[in-house]
Amino acid sequence: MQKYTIVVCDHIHTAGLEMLQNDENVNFIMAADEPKDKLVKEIIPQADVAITRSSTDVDDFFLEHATNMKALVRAGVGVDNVDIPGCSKQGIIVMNVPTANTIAAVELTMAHMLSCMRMFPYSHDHLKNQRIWKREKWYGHELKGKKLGVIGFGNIGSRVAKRAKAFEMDIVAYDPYIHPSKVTDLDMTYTKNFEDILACDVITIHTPKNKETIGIIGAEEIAKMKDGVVLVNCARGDLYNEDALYDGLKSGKIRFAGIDVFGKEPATDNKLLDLDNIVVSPHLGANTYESQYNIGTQAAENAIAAAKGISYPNALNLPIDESKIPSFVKPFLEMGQKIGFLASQINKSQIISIKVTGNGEIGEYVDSLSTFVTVGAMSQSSDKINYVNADFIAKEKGIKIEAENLGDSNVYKNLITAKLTTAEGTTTISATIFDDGVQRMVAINGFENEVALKGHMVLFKNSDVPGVIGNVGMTLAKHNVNISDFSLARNANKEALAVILVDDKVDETTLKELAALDACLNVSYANI
Ligand SMILES: NC(=O)c1ccc[n+]([C@@H]2O[C@H](COP(=O)([O-])OP(=O)(O)OC[C@H]3O[C@@H](n4cnc5c(N)ncnc54)[C@H](O)[C@@H]3O)[C@@H](O)[C@H]2O)c1
Ligand SMILES: O=C(O)[C@H](O)COP(=O)(O)O
Repeated sequence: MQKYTIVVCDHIHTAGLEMLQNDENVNFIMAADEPKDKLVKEIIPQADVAITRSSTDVDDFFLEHATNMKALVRAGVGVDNVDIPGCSKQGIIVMNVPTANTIAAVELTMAHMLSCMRMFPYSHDHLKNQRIWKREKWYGHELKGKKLGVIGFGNIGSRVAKRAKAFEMDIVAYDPYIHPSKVTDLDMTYTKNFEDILACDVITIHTPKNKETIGIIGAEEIAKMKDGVVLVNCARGDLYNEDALYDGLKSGKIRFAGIDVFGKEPATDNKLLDLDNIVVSPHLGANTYESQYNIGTQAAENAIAAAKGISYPNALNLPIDESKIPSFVKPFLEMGQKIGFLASQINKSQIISIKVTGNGEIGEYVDSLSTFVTVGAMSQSSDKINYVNADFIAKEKGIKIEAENLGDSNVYKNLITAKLTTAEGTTTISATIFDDGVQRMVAINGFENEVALKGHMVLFKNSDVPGVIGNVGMTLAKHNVNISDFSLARNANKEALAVILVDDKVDETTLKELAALDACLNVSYANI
C-alpha cells in the first residue's frame, strides 16, 4: 500500500492530528516539539507534505532539506514566512487555510481596541496584583463617535469594521485592491487617500505582510496623525515600523497601542514591552479553540488530499486558478500536455524553445496551455517537472517559452498548436477536441493526419511512391505488431506521413527494419 509521510511542524488541534493518524495511507510525524535544526535536517527530508504555522520559516535552509516534498500546508493565513518562489522552483505546491481563523483574529482585534480605550489590563493589574482601588486613575475613552481607520478591508478588516460600526464608530477604509462598493454598501467611507486614515482616532491594520505593506506606518505617517491616536496591529509585525511606534508611544503622540504581532517572534525582549501605554499579546490572533479546530482539521484534510495527489485546495502557487478555468478548457490542458510529450518523443534532443498558440475560445487560456505543453515536453528529461515549477525550470535551462492567442480559426472551433524546437529541428503538432470528446491530433509538421492522441504510435515518413503502405504493414505484421488505426497524409513535396496506432510497444529491431525500407525518410515511435 502506498504510504505518504506528512510532517506536522507546529502545533495544530488534536482533531487534525487524529485525521492524519487514522488515514491508512499516511505515515504521520508529529515534530512540533522538535528543535528546528533537527526538524529541518532530519525530519523534513522524509516529508511528502508538511504542515506549518508561523513558528516554522520555510526558507532556504528548510527548502534545501525538503527534497521529497510535494506540497506544504500553512495552517493559517499569513504566508510571509514561506518562500513561495523558492517552493515553486522545487515544485512544492503551497496552500493555506485562509478563512478558518478569521473570527478569532477579528475578536482579538476588538479586544485590543477596547483594551487600549479603557487600559483594561492595567486597571486589572492594579487591583488584582497590586491591591489598589483607585477609580480616578482609570478614566478611559469611548469608541462611540470616534473615527476608525481600517487599512486592508479583506476577511478580517471588513469584519472588524462591521463590529466597530456596532459600537457606533465612523469607519474609513483604505484598500486599493477592492471595489469601493464593498465599503460604501456598508454605509462606511472608502478612501484612496492614505492621509484620511492618518486623520483617524483609532487605526487598525489588516493587510498581508509584503514589500508594499512593510513599514506602511512609519515615523512620517505617525507625525501626521492626531495627537493621542490609538494604533492596533493584529496582522503582522513590521507593518508598523517598530522604532517609530516605540518613539510615538514614548512621546505620547500615540496614546495607546494594541499589538499582537512583532517583527521578530518570540518577542520576549522587544523594547515595546518596556512601555506602559501598550497592550500586548503573544501572537494570539488565531488562538481560539473554534479557530484551531477549524484550521487543524482543514489543514489535515488538505494535506492528505495533496499527498494523494487528489486536490490542492487554496493553492497559492499553481500557474492557474482551477476555480476560474471553465470545464471545457480542462481537457484541452490535458491534451496540451500530451502533445508536448508526443513532440518531445519524436524530436528527442536538447529543447531550445516551445511555442504554443491557441485558436478559438481556447486561445484565451493559452498561457495555461503553454505551461501544460511545457510539462509534457520536459517530462522526458526531468522527473521533477510539474505545473508549479515548469516555468522556473524552463527558464533555468534557458528554454524560451512563448504563448499566443491567434483568435478565431476558420476550420476548427478550438485548436492548440505546440511548436517544439530542439537542437535537432522543429516539430509542430496541432490538436483539437470535437463534439465526441476525443482528443485528436489534426496536423503534424505540415501533414494533416487526424488520429486519436492515445497509446502506441509509429510515425513513418516516406517519399510518396507506390507500395510503401504494403511494405510497412508487412514489416509490422512480421513482428507481430497489430495496427489499430492508420492515418495517411501527403504534402506538396511528394512526401507522405503515416501515423499508425498500434496495440503494443514497438521494439528497436522493428523500427530499424522500417527505417531500412526503400522510401523511408524517417521513422519514430511514441507512446502517450
Ligand atoms: N494575529 C494573528 O494571529 C492573525 C490571524 C489571522 C490573520 N492574520 C493576518 O491578518 C492579515 C489579514 O488577513 P485576512 O484574512 O483579512 O486577509 P485578506 O487577504 O482577506 O485581506 C487582506 C486585505 O488587505 C488588502 N491589501 C493588500 N495590500 C494592501 C495595501 N497595500 N494597502 C491596503 N490594503 C491592502 C487586500 O486587498 C485585502 O483586501 C494577514 O496579514 C494575516 O496574516 C493574523
Ligand atoms: O496568519 C495567520 O493565520 C495567523 O497569524 C496565525 O498564525 P499562527 O498559525 O502561527 O497562529
